[in-house]
This record gives sequence, structure tokens and C-alpha cells, in this order.
Amino acid sequence: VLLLAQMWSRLLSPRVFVRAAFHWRTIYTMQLKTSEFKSLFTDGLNGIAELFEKHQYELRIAGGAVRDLLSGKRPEDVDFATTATPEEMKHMFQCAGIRMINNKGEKHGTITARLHNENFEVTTLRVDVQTDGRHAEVEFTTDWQKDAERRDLTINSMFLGLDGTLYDYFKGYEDLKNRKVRFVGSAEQRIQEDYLRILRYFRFYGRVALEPDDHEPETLAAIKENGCGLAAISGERIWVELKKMVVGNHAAHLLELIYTLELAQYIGLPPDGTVEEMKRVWQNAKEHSPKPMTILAALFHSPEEVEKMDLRLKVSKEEKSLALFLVKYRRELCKCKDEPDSLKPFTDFIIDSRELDTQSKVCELLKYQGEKKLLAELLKWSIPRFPVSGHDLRRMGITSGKEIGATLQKLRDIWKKSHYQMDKDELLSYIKA
Ligand SMILES: Nc1ccn([C@@H]2O[C@H](COP(=O)(O)OP(=O)(O)OP(=O)(O)O)[C@@H](O)[C@H]2O)c(=O)n1
Ligand SMILES: [Mg+2]
Repeated sequence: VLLLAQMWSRLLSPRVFVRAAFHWRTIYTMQLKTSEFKSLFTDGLNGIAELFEKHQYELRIAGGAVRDLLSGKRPEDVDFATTATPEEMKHMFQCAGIRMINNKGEKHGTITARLHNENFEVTTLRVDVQTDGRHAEVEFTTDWQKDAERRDLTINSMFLGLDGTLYDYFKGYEDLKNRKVRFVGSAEQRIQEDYLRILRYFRFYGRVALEPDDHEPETLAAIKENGCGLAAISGERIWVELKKMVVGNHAAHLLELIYTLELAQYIGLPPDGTVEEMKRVWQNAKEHSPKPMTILAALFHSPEEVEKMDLRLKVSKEEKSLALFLVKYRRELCKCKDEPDSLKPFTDFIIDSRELDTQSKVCELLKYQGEKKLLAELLKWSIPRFPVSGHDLRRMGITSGKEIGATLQKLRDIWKKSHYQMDKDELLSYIKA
């Protein structure tokens, strides 16, 4: 009885409780000392770090950058999280004479400080108190785990102290090592906080998972159940995610999944998209860095479907024009049956076209069609200059504009037939004759 009483009182003693809680809440998996990590410590970061330390605010690297560093990649942008409130940060930076730039993110707790020509985005730890599936109303906190809890995926929910200590509350590092993409806590809840996370899940699946189709059934069920929430997400945000997903790993599988889970209709893709064609095109193109639209174009039956997609996603003019081009020419502009090794039909098309970007569009077409050899040749080819000008014809006595136009066209055809070999004199000799 005495022993039990002793054990009980030890368990209840604050010291043990705090330590137990500490271990449960924070898993110090490792101390990161990679070269990618060390290379982040520029004069700017050292300056910022010193300032936070002096004021006794905690400062850690957060989210995507931690994920990238743990995968051995140098992150493209680094977000920082802190226990300091935006007001406290502003005060601190002002006193230290550090410039802050466009405080638009301030409502969500983000302050951007500029030091040694570098920008540092620092966000106050927060909980999302209310979300409408798109935007969140936030409340600041000093609890690191609470901030981790509101993040989308376990691999995106970690913090890294500037001394290299990893703060990982949801086994994100284990998931990253096991190539698993999981939502933090309830997938359904995380999705309902921001439906765009459905597409983020797919994008990160492409980045992290080794195999296609290695999803947790509950995750897919939550996605299917909540897919219609994507309807309220802006086209611009959807397009940013979709584009990245389509050029990542497992893109064909993920696009097919978008169809199986019946999400296509909510994100501007044709509801009965030609998935088999898309899978073929992806196989053809995946090793040749296709543009996102090259893969997506395979899903469309018609130019009308491209227009519909554009209305929803507001893609760029170039992207839309590539989609229309591929849908129009994917079967019309093909290699010549008699001379399968010749680029001729494609180069003629480029030369006849009046637009500057036709060559790059035709390259995408060759990726679409899986014409690897022709693609390699076209990448090396440059448009030869047609050697005759209107000026030359005028010098030869042709004065009417109409006649000049017609003659130039005739000479162009002869020049094309000569495989662009004839020079000016040879071509002009056709006029004399
Ligand atoms: N809908 C979202 C968007 C972002 N985040 C959180 O905010 C971090 C930063 O978001 P963002 O920069 O958009 O994505 P990254 O994960 O950094 O990915 P990337 O490398 O593409 O920037 C994410 O890691 C994640 O913790 C989230 O929980 N839900
Ligand atoms: Mg990021």
C-alpha cells in the first residue's frame, strides 16, 4: 500500500507530470545538421535570430521548409513561426531599425521583415477559430502544438528550431520517411477547413509517395464525401495546385483518381474526360517535362470543353491557346507515313504560322504524340530565314502590292519544297523564268 501511495504521489507531482506531458507532446526525433540547413544561415537570418533571442521570443522554421529540409532539399521559401504577436514583432523590428514590407498578411499574423536584402516572413502561432472552407478567422497562441494541429498534412506540420531541433507532434518525420501522406488528425475536418487541401493532398502525394494508389481508404472516403466543397474555391487557387500536381509524379494516377472520386466537375475538367487518352499521353510525355496543359488537353473532347475549363480556372492566354492547339492538331498534324523520320510536316507548319510561339507548341504536340526522336530534332532546329523580301521584288520591277504578296507566297512554297535550302538568287531566278 505504501509503495502504491508513493507511486501515486510521484505520478501526481508536477515535475513528473510536466515531463510526461513534455515527452508526449514533443518528439525530439533528431538534430538536423545537414548542409542545406546550414546554408540557410545568412547574415540576414543570423540577424533576425539574434533579435528574437534577445527579446526572448521563440522562432522556428515551419511547415513546408521543414519537410523539404528533412528530404534533403533546399527549400525555395522558408516560413518562420514565432510566439511573438504581430504587434510585438512590429515593435521589436521598429526599435531595431529593421524595415518591414507590405503588411498585408498581418491579419493572419504574418510580418515580413527585410534584412541584408532578404525578406523574412514570420507568422505568429495561431489557431483557426472559424473557417468557411476557404478563409479562416484566426486567434494567436504561444502553443506550438496548437499551431501544428491546424495544418493540413503531418509532413507539413513540423517545426525546426534554429539549433536544428525538430518539433514533430504528429509523426510527420516518420510519415515522410515511410512516404506516407496523411492529414493531421481528422481528414474530414482538415478538408472542411479548406477544401483546396484535397488538391494539396494529391500534389504532396505525387511528391512523397513511391507507388501510385497507396492511399489510406479513410482519406479517400473523406475526399469523396467532401469533394463538392471544391466548387466554392476560386479557380486561380485550384489552377495553381492542379498545375503542380499534373507535372509531378503519379500524375496520371492522380488525375484518374480525380475522376473516380467524381471531383472533375468541381474543378473545371470535363465530367466525362477521356482518361485513357490522358494516361497514354502521360506515358508518352512524362520524361520530356511536358507543360501541365499538354497532359490536361488529353482529357478534352472539344474546344468547347477548353473554353469551359478556362471560364472556371482562368488559365493564362498561352495556356489556353496551347490547349486549343493540341485539341485541334493532335490528329491533324502528324508525321508523314511515307517519311516517318522527317520533321517536314512540323517545320512547314511552324514556318507557315505567323505566331512566335508555334515551335514550342509543336514541341508539346510531339510530346503528346510520343514522337521522341522528332522532338529531339525539333528542339535543335531553328527557323531558317526566308531569303527573299518584298524589297527584292520591287527592285526587280514588280510594283503592285498584290503581285508582290502572291509572288512571295509562290517563292516560299518553292523554298519549302527545297527543304529551305535555296538561296536568294536561286529563288529569284524563278521570277525571271
Ligand atoms: N491549405 C493550406 C495551405 C498551407 N497550409 C500550411 O501552411 C504551410 C505553408 O503553405 P504553402 O507555402 O502554401 O505550402 P508548402 O507546404 O510550403 O509547399 P510549397 O513547397 O509548395 O510552398 C504548409 O506547409 C502547411 O503547414 C495548410 O495547412 N493548409
Ligand atoms: Mg511554402
